[in-house]
This record gives sequence, C-alpha cells and structure tokens, in this order.
Amino acid sequence: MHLVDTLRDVDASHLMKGVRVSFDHVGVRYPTGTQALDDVTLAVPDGQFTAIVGPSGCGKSTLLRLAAGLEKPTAGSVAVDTSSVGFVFQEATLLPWRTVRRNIGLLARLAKVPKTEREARVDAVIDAVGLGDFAGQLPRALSGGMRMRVSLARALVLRPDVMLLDEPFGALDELTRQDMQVELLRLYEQSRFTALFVTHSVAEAVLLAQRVVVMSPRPGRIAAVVDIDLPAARGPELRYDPRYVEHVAAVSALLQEVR
Ligand SMILES: Nc1ncnc2c1ncn2[C@@H]1O[C@H](COP(=O)(O)OP(=O)(O)OP(=O)(O)O)[C@@H](O)[C@H]1O
Repeated sequence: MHLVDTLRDVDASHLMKGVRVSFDHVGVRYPTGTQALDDVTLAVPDGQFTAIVGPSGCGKSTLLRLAAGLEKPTAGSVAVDTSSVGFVFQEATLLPWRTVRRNIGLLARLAKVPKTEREARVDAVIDAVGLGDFAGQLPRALSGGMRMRVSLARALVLRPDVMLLDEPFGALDELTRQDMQVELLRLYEQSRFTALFVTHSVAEAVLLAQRVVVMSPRPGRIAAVVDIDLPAARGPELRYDPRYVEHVAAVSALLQEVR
C-alpha cells in the first residue's frame, strides 16, 4: 500500500517546535546482522523538502521506512508529528483492474472520506497531475510517466503532511524524469508538504530540495548536510543557472569523497 497510516505508535511527544520528522541518534541493525544505519541525527522542519543521496545500500530506504513506521530503530528514536503520510515508491504498483480514477480514490475510500468529498479530491488531484483525459483508463493503457503521475496523485489525495518518496523517478527515461521533477515542484508549491526524497541523482536532489543529506557507505551515517541556497520558486530553467550547477558540483564532490 502506498499511503501508510501506521504512525500512531511513533512517538512525537519530544519533537521540537516546527520539526515534523526527527531522527535522534538512530541505528538500525537488521536481524541478519547487517548494520544499515548508525547514529543518524536529523531534524526535518515542517514544509521542508529534503533529499537524501548516498551510495547504494547505505540505508536510504531504511530511513524512509523508519519515518513511515514500517521499521523500528534498534538504537535511538524516530519521531513524526502527524499520522498523515504519503509514500511513493519507484514502482507505481497500481491495481491493474481498477481505472486511474478508482486507483486514485481507493485509499480515500479506505480512509472513509465521504463520497462527495472524495470525488472532489480525486478530481482535483487528477487535474493537478494532468491526467484528466485518462481518468477512465486502466493502468495498462498508460506510459511509465503517466503511471508515476497516478502514483503521486494517489499519495496526495489524502493531503498528507509528510511525503516519503523513494527513488520515484528511477525507472523513467531521462526526459520523462525531467518532466516529473517539474511536476513534483509544482505539486509541492501547491501543497507544501514536508518531503523526504531519496534519489541516486545529485542533479535531481539539488533541483528539488532545500537541503541535501549526503550519507556515507553502510553503515549509513550522515556525512554532510548541504543547504541548497536557490530561489524557493523553482522551474526547469534553474538547470541552466550557474548557482545550480555549482551546487550539483559541490554535492557530487562530497559524494565522491565519502564513498
Ligand atoms: N529487511 C531487511 N533485512 C535485512 N537486511 C536488510 C533489510 N532491508 C535492507 N537491508 C540491508 O540494509 C542495507 C541498507 O538497505 P537500504 O535498502 O536501506 O539501502 P539503500 O541506500 O536504500 O540502497 P539502494 O540505494 O541500493 O536502494 C543493505 O545492506 C540491505 O541489504
């Protein structure tokens, strides 16, 4: 399921004001003996878009799963100040027998959002992700980029305070990926959710995020946190801005250093 609501048992009582998600000296050691994360401390302010980059296997997905309440830390603590969290994975995993509209509406239905309200919200997100002409189609009639749009819409329909995005555009071709990045910037502009976005692409991280967290190889630790000092309102033209290019170079250099 993409949208999880399992956070009630994640302790939020000691969160600092304005902090939406916090990791406090977090370690995760899996029962197999793999130490995935070690001493991770990170506070994500409400409404901030944070990207996480790091070598393969350094525990990025584990970090998101902790925030979703799907995994428990074996050291330290995780706190999330909401029970409204959207989760988007690399695979769109739509139900093949349900139309776009009914895929998007499913979680709202399960969450018992009243029908009229639900219909209005589904219409609004379908519109927001530009799928108006495909609302009645089955997933097999959609391209990869369109499926990812459905996946984003499905997560947004419950108006989550926190969006956890795990390599959502990793399976898309480069041009579609760039379109989806701009789409996500627009959706973020509209909704101002708090985002934790895992990606292997430094260029993507810098374009989208106000802060990029660089992790070390396993066991994942935070090697650096880079503030992306670029205008809040962002669009595709930013890719040609020398300041953007500088940030990409700086984060890439840090990644090279830690690996
Ligand atoms: N359920 C699990 N049981 C045992 N080990 C696990 C489990 N989930 C992840 N791991 C291990 O923990 C480490 C971190 O995995 P994780 O998926 O969080 O890394 P990642 O940074 O997201 O990797 P990638 O960039 O390749 O997607 C890896 O060594 C992985 O094999």
